[in-house]
Amino acid sequence: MSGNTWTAPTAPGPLDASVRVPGSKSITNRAFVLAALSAAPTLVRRPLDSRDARLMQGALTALGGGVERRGDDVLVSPLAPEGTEPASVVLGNAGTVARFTPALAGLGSRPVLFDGDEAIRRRPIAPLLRALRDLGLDVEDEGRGAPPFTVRGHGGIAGGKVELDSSASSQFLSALLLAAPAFESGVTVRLVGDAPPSEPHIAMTLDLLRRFGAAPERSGVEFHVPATALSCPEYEVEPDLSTAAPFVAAAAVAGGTVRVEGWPQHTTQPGDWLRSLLTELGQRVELDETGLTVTGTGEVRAARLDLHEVGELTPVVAAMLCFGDGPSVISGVAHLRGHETDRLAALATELSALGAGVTETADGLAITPAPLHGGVFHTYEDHRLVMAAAVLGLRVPGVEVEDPETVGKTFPEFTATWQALLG
Ligand SMILES: O=C(O)C1=C[C@@H](OP(=O)(O)O)[C@@H](O)[C@H](O)C1
Ligand SMILES: C=C(OP(=O)(O)O)C(=O)O
Repeated sequence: MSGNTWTAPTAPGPLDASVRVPGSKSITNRAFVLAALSAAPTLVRRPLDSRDARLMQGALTALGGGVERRGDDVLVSPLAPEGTEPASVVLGNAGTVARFTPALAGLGSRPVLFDGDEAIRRRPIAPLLRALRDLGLDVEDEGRGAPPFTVRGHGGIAGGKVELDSSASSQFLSALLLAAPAFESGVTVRLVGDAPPSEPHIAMTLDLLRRFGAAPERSGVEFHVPATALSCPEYEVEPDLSTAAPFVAAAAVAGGTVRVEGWPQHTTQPGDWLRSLLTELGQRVELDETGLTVTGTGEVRAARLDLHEVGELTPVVAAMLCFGDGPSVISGVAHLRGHETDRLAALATELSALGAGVTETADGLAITPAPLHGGVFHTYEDHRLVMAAAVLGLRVPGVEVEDPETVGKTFPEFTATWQALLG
């Protein structure tokens, strides 16, 4: 590490390593929210400890919940929103915090200000705020339908039927469904507009709701969650399979074997799709009770991939395809322009700057591999760009990764774990 850059290490040869990645961001922050809405405390076991997870803990504390670290676990006590004095929730650049917590403020009786990094002020949220208003919440913004905004709680949310356009982010729908057990009449959401991205994350929301005792139902574009007293004394968080992406990609790019410990047998995480992707790209993949083993050839097949359902994997997949044996195309991810940064623009710029032929399309990237060279890789405060740059560095000396600490959004120990992978 030098100054504010990190020289991504090259692979010394074929890999032979085992890695343990931290807990899933998406599961951790859902479990925290549902625990806060439960009737009794929940011990969330092995949750993620990272910027986004801490922001969620801070939000729940500001809203009247209790959060207590106990070794590797976190005990979350239910929201007990008392008082009328103003509070504020810091969003950072966490989509899950920005989308999942405003509804919770409507359960209390105080004005709560929501604001965060510059980037979160540009990320889409207006359709969710509109739906929350339709459900009876009092939301005041600056006319842009974005943070900063204030939710003035009136001691409860009526709930009922609402229409929602969740095409810019699946998190809008997840937000309504997660909070709905605490609404007086639950919620019936009818999706309008284009289909939401990230379908596995919607399945994850329904799965966690069930684990906490709710009974969500889905019929096509209509979702129903009845009012329910939630409860789940203990909830164990799975390892984050999207965080595992650069590690399994490393086996493909550098050759050799990488094992990811504790890869679940069944999961709703989008990262589980990496098993079929890696097979399609020519790698050997084996899942057993102890984890996932990927044995790579060091040769990556080109592919045409629709990543609409697994958009958060795009940066690492794009980096891998820069080593493909021909041109590749990624489609279905126009919504990535509203992620941590405009990820399509960032990837096209940064991968091209290192010599690859990468252009933006209307809904993705066209990637033509070419000999790569070192240089500064800008990361735009996007954790997954740090991970993508690390994958490139395996075969390209001199990839200088700007602001590597930004990876702390989901994996503060990423660079150390990456160095250990390479021995
Ligand atoms: O619900 C979640 O935990 C997430 C949903 C997805 O968001 P989008 O649907 O906005 O892509 C995903 O990209 C994000 O990393 C996490
Ligand atoms: C899109 C992402 O994050 P967020 O939860 O902030 O939306 C991501 O982690 O790739």
